[in-house]
Amino acid sequence: MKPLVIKLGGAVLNNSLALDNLFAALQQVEQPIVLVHGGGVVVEDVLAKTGFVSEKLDGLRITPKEQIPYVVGALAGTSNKLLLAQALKAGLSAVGLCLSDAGSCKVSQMDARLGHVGEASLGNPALLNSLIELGHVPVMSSIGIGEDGELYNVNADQAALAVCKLLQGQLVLLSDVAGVLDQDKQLVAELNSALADKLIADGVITDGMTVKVKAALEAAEFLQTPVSLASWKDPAKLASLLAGQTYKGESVGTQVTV
Ligand SMILES: Nc1ncnc2c1ncn2[C@@H]1O[C@H](COP(=O)(O)OP(=O)(O)O)[C@@H](O)[C@H]1O
Ligand SMILES: CC(=O)N[C@@H](CCC(=O)OP(=O)(O)O)C(=O)O
Repeated sequence: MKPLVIKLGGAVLNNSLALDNLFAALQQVEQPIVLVHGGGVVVEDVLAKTGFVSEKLDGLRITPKEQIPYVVGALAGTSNKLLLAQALKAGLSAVGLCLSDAGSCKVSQMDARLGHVGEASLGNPALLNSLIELGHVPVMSSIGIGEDGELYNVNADQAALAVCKLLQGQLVLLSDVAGVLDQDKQLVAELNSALADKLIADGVITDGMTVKVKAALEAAEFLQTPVSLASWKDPAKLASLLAGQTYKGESVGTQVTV
């Protein structure tokens, strides 16, 4: 059975009720599950409290080397262990990892202008497959380690794309928003690359959503299966989505196809 790779992002990490609902829904999923998470809100908080000013370029956080200890602490530490705690509490046999454990993903510097931002590519799926086989649920932060031995901050949507390709899985990207919204703030039920290009060119899709949509399009093309972009906020819709069902006759979130 194809693993279901679920990417969790946005303020969900600060919302224990939403996490309770999410893990209750996950208990009903019959496929093996791999969680890949962000924690941008936790990073923002830590950097602000430490007195750093943090900026993004095209939706990616510029990560100077001196900020890496705080970013790693926020993502591979606090966010990862917070999710692990919720998963264990819900009865899942969860295992906390980063992208680089046992060489699962390869990570290298993306662009010198972004500092320690990494690009993830496919590595060795053996550890993840073994964990899945044994009934464990890998919970992976988007921190990676390069061949140079340096720590890198990978955008979590791009991290989930790499993990999903590695496992030939199915991808669901969960965020604060219901999906991709059009110029009238209405949900776009189906998004293909032509419509995505138009909405990006028109400035309707911006910032982190541009990164998310591009990751979803690449996954849909590679895996030859639609990718869902949806919210973690509505428990009933989330349960339907994760069960592969419609909600009141309508698909949940945005379905991204090639
Ligand atoms: N067309 C759009 N539809 C929905 N959200 C959009 C759109 N364009 C920009 N956004 C912004 O993108 C955000 C989601 O991206 P991001 O913050 O990176 O999510 P996450 O942290 O869950 O990965 C939304 O909260 C919204 O502010
Ligand atoms: C390079 C880059 O942008 N890294 C992201 C990683 C976390 C993330 O993607 O978190 P969300 O999914 O919650 O937004 C960051 O530092 O915010």
